[in-house]
Amino acid sequence: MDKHIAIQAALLRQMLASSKITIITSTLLAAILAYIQHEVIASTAVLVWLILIVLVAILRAALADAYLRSPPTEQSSLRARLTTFRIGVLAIGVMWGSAGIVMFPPHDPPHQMFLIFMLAGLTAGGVVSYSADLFSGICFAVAALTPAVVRLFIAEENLSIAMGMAGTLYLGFMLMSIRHINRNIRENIVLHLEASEREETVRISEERYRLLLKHSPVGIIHYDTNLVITYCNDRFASIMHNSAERLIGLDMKSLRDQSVMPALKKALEGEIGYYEGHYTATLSDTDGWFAMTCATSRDAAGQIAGGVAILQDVTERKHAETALHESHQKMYSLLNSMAEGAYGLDLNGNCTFVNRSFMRILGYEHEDEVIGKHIHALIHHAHPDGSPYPASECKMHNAYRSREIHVLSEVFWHKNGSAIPIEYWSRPIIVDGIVQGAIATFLDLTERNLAEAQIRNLAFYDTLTQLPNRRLLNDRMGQALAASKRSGRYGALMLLDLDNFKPLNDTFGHDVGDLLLIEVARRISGCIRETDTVARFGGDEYVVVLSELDIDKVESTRNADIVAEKIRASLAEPYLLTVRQNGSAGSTVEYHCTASIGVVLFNYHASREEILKQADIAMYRAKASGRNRVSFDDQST
Ligand SMILES: Nc1nc2c(ncn2[C@@H]2O[C@H](COP(=O)(O)OP(=O)(O)OP(=O)(O)O)[C@@H](O)[C@H]2O)c(=O)[nH]1
Repeated sequence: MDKHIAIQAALLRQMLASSKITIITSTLLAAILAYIQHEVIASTAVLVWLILIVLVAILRAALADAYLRSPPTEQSSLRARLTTFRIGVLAIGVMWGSAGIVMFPPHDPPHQMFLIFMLAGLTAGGVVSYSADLFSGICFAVAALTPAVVRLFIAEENLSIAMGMAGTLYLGFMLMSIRHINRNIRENIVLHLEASEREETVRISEERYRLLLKHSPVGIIHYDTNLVITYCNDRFASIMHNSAERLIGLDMKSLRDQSVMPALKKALEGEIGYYEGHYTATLSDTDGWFAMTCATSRDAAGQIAGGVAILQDVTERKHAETALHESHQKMYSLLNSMAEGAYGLDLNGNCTFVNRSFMRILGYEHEDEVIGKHIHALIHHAHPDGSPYPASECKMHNAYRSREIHVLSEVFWHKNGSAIPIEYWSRPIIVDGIVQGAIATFLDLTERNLAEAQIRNLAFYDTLTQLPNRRLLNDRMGQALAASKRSGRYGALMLLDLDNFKPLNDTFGHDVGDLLLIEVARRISGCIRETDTVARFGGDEYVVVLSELDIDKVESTRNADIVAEKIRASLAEPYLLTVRQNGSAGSTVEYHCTASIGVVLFNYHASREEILKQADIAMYRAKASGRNRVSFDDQST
């Protein structure tokens, strides 16, 4: 309802509230007037007048009753009611006005005066009752008084004219009074409405705050300057496992746990107080972690009247934080105790964390050198051969787009620029179904590769001379036979056995013998092509395989002979060997040693066993012929 309508409604309500008394009084006055005037006025006229007055009074009373029972809420119905009311007022005014004519006894001043007195009194009462509505007030006063005043003027008697003039003045005064009273009533109503509005606003606001406090998820208390609780909401009571009734009035100076006291007092000094920590309640067995903020509460004069404390039970959060911290610590320990390097990357490929093995393997000292950096550009930017390795092609960099990556043979680049062979795995990090990045782990394969190489070496190479051993020789012979089959060229196999090697061992020991065996290997290797093979067959025996000699057997024999002679001559050169005894500085001894060489030519028709057997026979023939010789297999020549 807008303000204007509210004022109208209030005015109407006010007039109708007093209408019962007005109607009764007016009816009683009408009866008295009728009784007095019937002595000088025809009874029928008096009776008719009185009946009409009573009828109008009944109608008005019924209307007032209906209004008060169901006050209108809409503007249109309010206006209709006001109009009806005004008609009622006008009707009663007219009825009383008619008395000025019907009940007016000519030439009877006492009854005239009585009539005027009644009408004046009635008009004064009407002014009080109807001034709330200017229109009703004026209508009633004018309608009730005017006919009598006019009748007085036309009576043509001095007293009547004087009374007419007095009546006119009285009417004028009444009209001014109506206007004045109306203004006052309106102002009062406006003030009253405004006060009601303010009260309603305050009430709504208070209700809102009351609900907020009641249903607040945080505990709230108000305390006075003596640290006595004056208010607490339900949540506070529930946090403290207590009732508001028991808590209100509690003197907090007597609290068992005084840890919150500094924060509470701070608010009484006009500052904000904070407390976060463990707390044990006094009136219950509440025990937990709390966060509290205290603020100053002031009275209307701005003086400190107490404090307001807002309390949150953070026990669960604290436990969760502790659990999270412990879990982080465990994860941190686990990460850092892993032999594998590990790191995380975000969706942009930037590093989010690294573990200690990452730093150790790739030569970094501080995490800051890596975290936040584009990890692919930092450690994975090139292939083992040094050619660029774009991030767009990197499976690991794109791990968050796939499920899990496992790559066996790539390299990561050490801080010093060297390539580290690695085997790596990477998996996407998925939180609530959304990929957040990836986590990668990798193994440094340097040592494993080295160990594998050593195992390979042990399996196929002689540990003393680093020449291929019998197993690898077998393989090389197979290759030579295959090559011979392809090309039709002959190959040759030489079996060398050192002459008089044993005395060297016997005289100077095996270490010196080893030196000679190593030197023999070096000299033989120096006499052959890279494509040829020299192997240590065992003890002081060596085998040389020459492949792809010639398609002509004679020419091949000649070539093999040249090489064999070259080797024989080379091995016959004196050996200068360092002899150390009992950790001494060592002396150099010169030793002469030769080799007997058996040579066999072969093509793809021969088997490996046969070739070796024939070479052995040829070698023994060379020994038998006096050593330091080259002897060809009979069928070869
Ligand atoms: N220092 C050293 N000696 C070895 C090694 N393997 C075998 N020998 C020795 O090499 C010698 C080979 O024996 P022989 O071929 O009979 O001795 P040799 O004096 O050369 O005799 P001839 O061949 O008949 O001239 C033995 O004394 C073995 O102990 C080795 O790895 N290191």
